[in-house]
Amino acid sequence: MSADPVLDLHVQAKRFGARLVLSDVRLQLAPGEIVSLVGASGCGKSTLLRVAAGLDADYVGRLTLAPGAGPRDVGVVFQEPRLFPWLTVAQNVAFAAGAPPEDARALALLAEVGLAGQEQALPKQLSGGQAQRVAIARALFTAPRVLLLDEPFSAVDAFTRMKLQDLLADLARRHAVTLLLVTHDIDEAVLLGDRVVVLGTQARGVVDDIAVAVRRPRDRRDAALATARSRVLDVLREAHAL
Ligand SMILES: Nc1ncnc2c1ncn2[C@@H]1O[C@H](COP(=O)(O)OP(=O)(O)OP(=O)(O)O)[C@@H](O)[C@H]1O
Repeated sequence: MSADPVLDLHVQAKRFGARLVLSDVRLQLAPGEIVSLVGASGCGKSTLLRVAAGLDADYVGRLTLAPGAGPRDVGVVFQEPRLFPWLTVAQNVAFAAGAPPEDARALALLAEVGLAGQEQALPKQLSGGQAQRVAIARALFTAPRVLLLDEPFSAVDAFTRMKLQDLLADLARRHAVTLLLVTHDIDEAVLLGDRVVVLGTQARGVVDDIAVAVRRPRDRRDAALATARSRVLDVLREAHAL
């Protein structure tokens, strides 16, 4: 890695009770890169993301952020938007950071995620895709250096998903934020990732780290993406004997 990583995680061991879930996993995120994390269900992707987010400190290993970075430099987006139902959209974006909902940055972020005019709406008035846009705006509000996303688009329909993927790639570039994206969707992993890290089952650690050297903005129909996709599928097949 040429530049110092913004996030450097080494999990020597992560257990739930007697069960070893992660063993000797090293994950380094370079400034501005997008890393997709894939692997069979239950192999420990969400666990690894929670550890990287500082949400689970019960492990043996080390989490290092770039010099000067603190917890506010790491944002998290989960599969479900986790909005406060009694707060407006703008309040949801600004609240956790202790800012007023009329904060110019909150309004600008909402416009950026395509929700201008919805600032005063309540979460129940939003579609699933719109709610996830709010969650992304909220995560970006503190201007984090790293954004960790755990299956952020798995609950929305295919068309919305594509729009959200494009939005995320765009936001990552404009905000120069580093992304770690946990996903089950190999097309998504390859479309968005500069690298696709494949996590093995039974605490076997990272079984492959595949570079996706395709220029951005990317076109879903690009043959080079299809080649990268085949490569990831081969690795998954071999790793999990699919
Ligand atoms: N809080 C917990 N207590 C006990 N076991 C847990 C806990 N959280 C996760 N596990 C177990 O740890 C293993 C890894 O779970 P994790 O959710 O990290 O996998 P995953 O790869 O994200 O799975 P999926 O792709 O299905 O979301 C699983 O066997 C799971 O049952």
